[in-house]
Amino acid sequence: MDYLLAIDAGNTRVKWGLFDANSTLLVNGACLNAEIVHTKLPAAARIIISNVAGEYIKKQLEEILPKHIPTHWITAKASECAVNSRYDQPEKLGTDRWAALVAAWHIKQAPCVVVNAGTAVTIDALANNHNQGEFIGGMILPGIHLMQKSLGVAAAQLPNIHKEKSIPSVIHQYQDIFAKNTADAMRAGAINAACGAIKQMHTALAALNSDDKQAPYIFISGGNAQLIKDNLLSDVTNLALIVDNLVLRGLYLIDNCAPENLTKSEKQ
Ligand SMILES: Nc1ncnc2c1ncn2[C@@H]1O[C@H](COP(=O)(O)OP(=O)(O)O)[C@@H](O)[C@H]1O
Ligand SMILES: CC(C)(COP(=O)(O)O)[C@@H](O)C(=O)NCCC(=O)O
Repeated sequence: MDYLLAIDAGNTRVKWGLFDANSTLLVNGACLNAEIVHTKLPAAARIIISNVAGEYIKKQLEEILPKHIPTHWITAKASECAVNSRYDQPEKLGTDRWAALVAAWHIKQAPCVVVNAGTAVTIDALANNHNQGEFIGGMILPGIHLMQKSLGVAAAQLPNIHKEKSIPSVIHQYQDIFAKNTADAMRAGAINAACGAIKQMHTALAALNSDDKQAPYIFISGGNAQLIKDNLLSDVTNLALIVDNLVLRGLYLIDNCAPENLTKSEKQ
């Protein structure tokens, strides 16, 4: 079977998905980065990987992946799959951001804000330039967990958030902006910093497209996608969509649209 294994190695978790030739995601999963060496990934004819978690995770993935299967470690490009990048150095863009942008463009082929809410929150703007997606730039914020954790480390009277495992207990919930205790105030600050930045980006992108009848969409993915969507204010909620596995879907498209672009070193 012509199955593709797509792997999205982030700074907290490794996510994977197995696609068939019709772009159907047959099975998917995730584990904390520390658990990857003990994880069995599904068999496939080809593998495509976005890794923003560094050399150590790369080595661990190389250890568990079969050596004889063609494996493509992607880099972000100036142009790929009908999306063009205006980043100063396109290859320096995180591969997860690039794959998410490619996937987001192919959902509506219209201007959109692309949010990846994980270890970091990235908020990227895609414009329409002659029916091609154009990545015009974006923002990197600490993620919802990291914002709270850094406060605990730097401020004597604020509590420390210790274990990554303790966080997911509340991942879908409206957080009152008028918080009335320290923990809630830290949470409200982190969530609203991310939501506020998304609204700022949305307003700025909409202003660039002020002639369009359709306001830009907001596509949200990543471990904290639901938390962010639950806390966006009502004026943008009807434009915001959670798209599960946006990075994996982008990897599928990158594998499909330009296999001839593979260089020898990328194939390994
Ligand atoms: N089951 C989970 N395990 C770990 N983190 C989770 C889980 N569910 C939600 N999260 C939240 O999602 C974040 C990780 O999201 P993810 O998109 O995997 O990030 P990354 O791509 O940076 O690895 C964590 O910082 C945490 O706040
Ligand atoms: C911004 C990121 C740290 C996000 O990583 P994540 O939260 O998905 O683990 C990653 O995309 C990255 O390392 N980017 C490289 C720098 C850049 O995009 O400009």
